[in-house]
Amino acid sequence: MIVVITVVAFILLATLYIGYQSALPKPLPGIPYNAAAVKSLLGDIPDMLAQVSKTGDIVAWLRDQNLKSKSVISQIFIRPMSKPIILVSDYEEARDVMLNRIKDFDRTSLTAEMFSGLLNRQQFTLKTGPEWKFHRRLVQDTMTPAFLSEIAAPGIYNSCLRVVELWQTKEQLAGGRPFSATEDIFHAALDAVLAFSFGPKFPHNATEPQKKNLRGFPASEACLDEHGANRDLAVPFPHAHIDEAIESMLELGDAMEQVKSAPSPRMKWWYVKATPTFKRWTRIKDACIRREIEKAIDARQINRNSSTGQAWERCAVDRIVDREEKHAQKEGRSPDFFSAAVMDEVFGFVVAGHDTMSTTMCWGVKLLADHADAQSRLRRALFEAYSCAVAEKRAPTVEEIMQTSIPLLDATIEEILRCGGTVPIGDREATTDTMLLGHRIPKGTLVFFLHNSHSILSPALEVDESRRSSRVLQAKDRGQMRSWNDEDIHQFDPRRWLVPENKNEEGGCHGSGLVFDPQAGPSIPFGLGIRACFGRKLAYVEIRIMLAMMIWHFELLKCPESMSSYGGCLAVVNKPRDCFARLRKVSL
Ligand code: HEM
Repeated sequence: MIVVITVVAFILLATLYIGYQSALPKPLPGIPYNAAAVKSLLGDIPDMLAQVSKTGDIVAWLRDQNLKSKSVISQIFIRPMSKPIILVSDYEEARDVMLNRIKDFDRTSLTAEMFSGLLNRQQFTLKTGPEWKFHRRLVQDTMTPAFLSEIAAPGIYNSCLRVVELWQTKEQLAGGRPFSATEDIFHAALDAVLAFSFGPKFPHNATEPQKKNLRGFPASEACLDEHGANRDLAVPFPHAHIDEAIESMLELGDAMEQVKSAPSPRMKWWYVKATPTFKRWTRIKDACIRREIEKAIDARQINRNSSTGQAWERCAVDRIVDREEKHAQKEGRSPDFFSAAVMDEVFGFVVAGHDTMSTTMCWGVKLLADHADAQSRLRRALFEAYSCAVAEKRAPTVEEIMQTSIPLLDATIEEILRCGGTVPIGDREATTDTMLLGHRIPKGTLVFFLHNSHSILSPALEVDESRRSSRVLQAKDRGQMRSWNDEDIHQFDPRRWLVPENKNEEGGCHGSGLVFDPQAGPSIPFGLGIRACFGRKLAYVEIRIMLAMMIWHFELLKCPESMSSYGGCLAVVNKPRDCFARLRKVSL
């Protein structure tokens, strides 16, 4: 009997031991890692959580891993019993993989899992293939230059006018005190993307209720006290409720917060989706999108029956409906205007367009407030370029903003995108056993390219050149590798994007001596290659209009140190933890 018990206990212990050993993190040979991590089932999780609980900044922790190992490539273990995640902080390799190695690397299944409860069938979460191509074709007409300048830009401009009016009131009421700018910028970006998606007749917007809400706000509550002692205290402006149709879209987007740190995002979504609140917001959001699609179907029908021959599309949904009908005709099937593909692509515009844009603008407000020289130079360039508007003491029109070349405006946009780091990670998954920087990468391994790290925002880490891909080496031989000066790579300086006119003869503003060069140095704000950001052109239109209008109307003054940290918080995008504005009206 004792022998049997001993044997059973031994087998049990051995099984446990083997199970434990096989569950420990398994590093890929030759790629640096944290030695302590491979001795624990939790891998790097305790170390990551310890730092994130202190700084709240997971992106900084990721960046530190390559710095610690002094290597452009390292591996981390933050998903128990899974393959390691590879971190790469090198612009040239990231560029090569994203642009050229589309057969070896694709969008990750982790991204699909993270977004599965929100955008299950949207291009962002699909693997490259026939379904993804179908989605791209469905929305392809929404990013044409004509659509962007004639339809999208005026809607965005109107949203900017509203937030300018809101801030004019807040500037008066605040009397020189700072106030939180995050929500106003989020609302403005949301209104802009709603106008783009649903057109000028969409009945709701998020900024108008905030404007109305300030009517009863007593100036005495906000202004400086007798001795100016409250000069640095943020004014607690009230928040107004927004219509539940748009609130539903915000609330659903916020559900990502609950999922982002879950060990199994799919399981977490299963739970979140079962909650009555989530179900209610989904019902409201779906009903809203359906209504807008129905309006587009009606408008298309009316146009078909009329003989004016004029373009009838007023928004992205109109264009998607039109495209779906054309596809259906070509494929000999009935159109399905309410398919999961259409519904998710429309909602995807709102989610992708609103969070990324507002976060970028928040970084922009902070960076310009902290760099008064760069801000003044930009304002001077705007005044010079829109001299008629100055003479007539009015704001530039949307046409003036869209049609006037201002190299420094382009440069400032690019520098905000570089320094802000709205999307700090480029995700890819190896679709086959392959090599990266001379290391074997098995199929299914996740690779995170750190966009706001070495070679883009801090000096490049040394790399054994013989390990680089042949394409990168050829580019080096041809003198085509890009780099910033190590001395000032970490500084916010839009002028780094300006080059002498004769260096780049195409485009640019002749006569100024300097032109904007989008290839001046490394930066990957929108990703690259076939899976790069679909909304990139829209984003440039929107940032251009928002930035020009903001700098035209307001001086962004420096806020107190306690409100000026550059820590980020990563959910769908990397938002600044603090974004405050202290405004002074610009007089023309
Ligand atoms: C400043 C604003 C924006 C930034 C920084 C940004 C950044 C990005 C990045 C980094 C990616 C991943 C690219 C890659 O993996 O190579 C992406 C994908 C995407 N973005 Fe944006 N984005 C912005 C605005 C927008 C807007 C306004 C829209 C649409 C309304 C949009 C729609 C998308 C879509 C649909 C994808 C997925 C593309 C695919 O996987 O095929 N984005 N974006």
